[in-house]
Amino acid sequence: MRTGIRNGLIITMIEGEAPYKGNILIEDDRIVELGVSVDISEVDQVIEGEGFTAMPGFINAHQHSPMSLLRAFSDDMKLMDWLDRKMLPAEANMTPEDIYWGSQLAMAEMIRSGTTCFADMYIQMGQIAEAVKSVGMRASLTRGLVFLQDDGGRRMSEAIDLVERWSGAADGRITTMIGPHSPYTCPPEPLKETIAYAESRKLPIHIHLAETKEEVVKIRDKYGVTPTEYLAHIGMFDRAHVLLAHAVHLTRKDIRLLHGMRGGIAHNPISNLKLGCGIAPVAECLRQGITVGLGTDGAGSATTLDMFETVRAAAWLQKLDYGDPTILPASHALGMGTLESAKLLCLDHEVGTLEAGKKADLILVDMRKPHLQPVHNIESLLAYAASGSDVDTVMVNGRLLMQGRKLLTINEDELYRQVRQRAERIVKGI
Ligand SMILES: N[C@@H](CCSC[C@H]1O[C@@H](n2cnc3c(=O)[nH]cnc32)[C@H](O)[C@@H]1O)C(=O)O
Ligand SMILES: [Zn+2]
Repeated sequence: MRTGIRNGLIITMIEGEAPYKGNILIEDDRIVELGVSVDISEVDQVIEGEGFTAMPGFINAHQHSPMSLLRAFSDDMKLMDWLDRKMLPAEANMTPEDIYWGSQLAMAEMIRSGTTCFADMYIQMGQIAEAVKSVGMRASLTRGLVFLQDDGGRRMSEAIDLVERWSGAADGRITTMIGPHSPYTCPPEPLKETIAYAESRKLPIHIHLAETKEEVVKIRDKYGVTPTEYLAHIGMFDRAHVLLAHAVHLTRKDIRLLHGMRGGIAHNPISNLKLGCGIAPVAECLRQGITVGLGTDGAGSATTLDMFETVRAAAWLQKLDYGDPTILPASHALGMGTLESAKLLCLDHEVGTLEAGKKADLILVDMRKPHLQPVHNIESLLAYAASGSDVDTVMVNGRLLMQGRKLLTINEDELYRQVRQRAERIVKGI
């Protein structure tokens, strides 16, 4: 199957490459060629790009997709309270089918706002994998591991099961990671086991880190170190590629410890803002050469999953924090939501830029909108003016998932019917 995108404004997100008007030739799941005079006369389908901007799809580097069922269920609470009193009891009521439909709800929202790939940490991951398989997105899936009580190894064996069954599945769209949940839910012994397993299977680790001040105090009281030192002393950064979600509360020394790590930080500015967690030292981490990508966190905390909002919030927060508008320019903030996130998921050789040979994961943004005209600077418009609802077309692995804002792989009527009845049951009595 050959697809041509004709005469779009192309922003490849390759460092140093200026936007230009041109064609994109896609064959099966890959971009074959793109440029000003690429021949697309012999393709099976032509997508008109005039009036649209083609860019790599966003990569949401930290998600708990089924938490979309808990959107707006319990807001304006402190994180630990919110988790213990609301989220965990609600999650205990979720059936495998709830997880399937909840993650499909998240995927509908992600596709509608231009996200093509996400990193997900949750439970019942086989259900999420099935949903990813049928919807057509790309995802890196992780069974979140909380080791607060002895469960006879159940959680770890579920994590291993996910890796064995689903790594490389769905035409290679599904990859997996190992997910010790956080320093405050993972004591040293089980944490070491997860690292050893990740190392033996060459799997990346996905973990929450230093999200709140309470966490910093908890870890200091228990182990006499910072959360980052706790992970570093256990050897995590020497032995695995690590995706650190949040990393809000880092000392200078913590940042030095992260210098040179494989992986990096998934910054979740909207979730941090809404939960009042603090402002992550993104600019300082970037100065130290640490990779920083972007995520939303689950809709239970972030409320929405729109990566355009996330890009904007990331840029604004650093500018405000440093009192300096030159910090984190538009192009870099956009790069964090695409290529930098791809690096965190170990997928940068396949996605994150529009490049010949890479997977065809791309979006078309409709520029025929008052807030997106005139086009003095496309990166500024995308970072500071566009929103998810401006996305017209979404392609993953060469397959169209949305065109003309119609979802092609999700039945939305059925989805909302399922979501309504399931959400009501899950939160009853909590
Ligand atoms: N509770 C499960 C582990 C699930 S992993 C993913 C967990 O992360 C939780 N979570 C969601 N958002 C956040 C956050 O911002 N910080 C910490 N945990 C979160 C979410 O509620 C979910 O329980 C078990 O015991 O096996
Ligand atoms: Zn999270």
